[in-house]
Amino acid sequence: MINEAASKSGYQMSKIVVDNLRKTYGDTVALDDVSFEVPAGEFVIILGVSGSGKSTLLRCMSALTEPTEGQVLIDGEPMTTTRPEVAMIFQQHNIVGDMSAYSNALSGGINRTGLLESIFQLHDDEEKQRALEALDTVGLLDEAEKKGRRMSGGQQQRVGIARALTQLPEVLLADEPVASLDPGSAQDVMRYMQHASEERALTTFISLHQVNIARKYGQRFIGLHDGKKVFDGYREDLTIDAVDKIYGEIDTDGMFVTDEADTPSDELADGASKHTEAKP
Ligand SMILES: Nc1ncnc2c1ncn2[C@@H]1O[C@H](COP(=O)(O)OP(=O)(O)OP(=O)(O)O)[C@@H](O)[C@H]1O
Repeated sequence: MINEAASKSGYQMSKIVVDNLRKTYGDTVALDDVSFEVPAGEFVIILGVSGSGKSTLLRCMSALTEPTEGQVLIDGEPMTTTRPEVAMIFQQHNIVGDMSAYSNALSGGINRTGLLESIFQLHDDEEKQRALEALDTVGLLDEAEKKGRRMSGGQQQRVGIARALTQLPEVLLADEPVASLDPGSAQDVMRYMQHASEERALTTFISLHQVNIARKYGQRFIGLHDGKKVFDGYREDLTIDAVDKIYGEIDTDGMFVTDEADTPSDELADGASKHTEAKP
């Protein structure tokens, strides 16, 4: 369904191949021979406890970290250097508090247009339009002039997403984007990530440790344990046994209950429904 919607959107889509990826730091094996293929447009959640290798995987996929062995192919091309079509979002979004949401979003164009143009604010109309559209995608067009520091944590993360979208990515990688947010804001952010992914035909990878939220929003799930891929499947495959395999000794009972994850915050309920009406 996502692929069908995506193909209508006119955006490019990217297929990902992770091929025997291994990353070591001294004696520590952060990634141990991880392989998978993801078709263009899929919304993938990477699950695992702290230290299981989630960040390392995403960093290798974005070429921020060089693998010890193996490779990542995006549309058949090895990811040996960072590329504008692959955008990364971090837990600490680092948006500039003294700049407006719009200026922060606009700064994402740096990865397409270059540093000097961005410093001297030589943004062309097309780029400005892209920043506004990106804010619209994350439901913040009405807040475009608001300073970053006056926004909530969830809104700031959505500005971070808008900034990534302004670089017109085909692949969106997000490393624990909701880890520091309260449950309501975390769901807002996930909902807008899902919306952005569908609207813009993005192949999306999000690392999370909250299984509840993952189950609610994810389409496909890759589970890591001690750097090894121990699960790769879709929502119906993500059983209690599968979750136990990913999380090992950790008590996952509470993490599997989905009720809590069904209650988005009021802000999302309002914002997202308005948004959906505007962009069917
Ligand atoms: N730059 C580094 N130098 C040395 N060891 C590292 C480095 N980056 C990661 N590691 C180690 O690699 C392993 C995997 O770390 P990674 O950050 O990828 O896990 P993670 O699942 O993302 O954890 P978290 O959820 O805490 O971010 C860990 O043992 C970690 O200590």
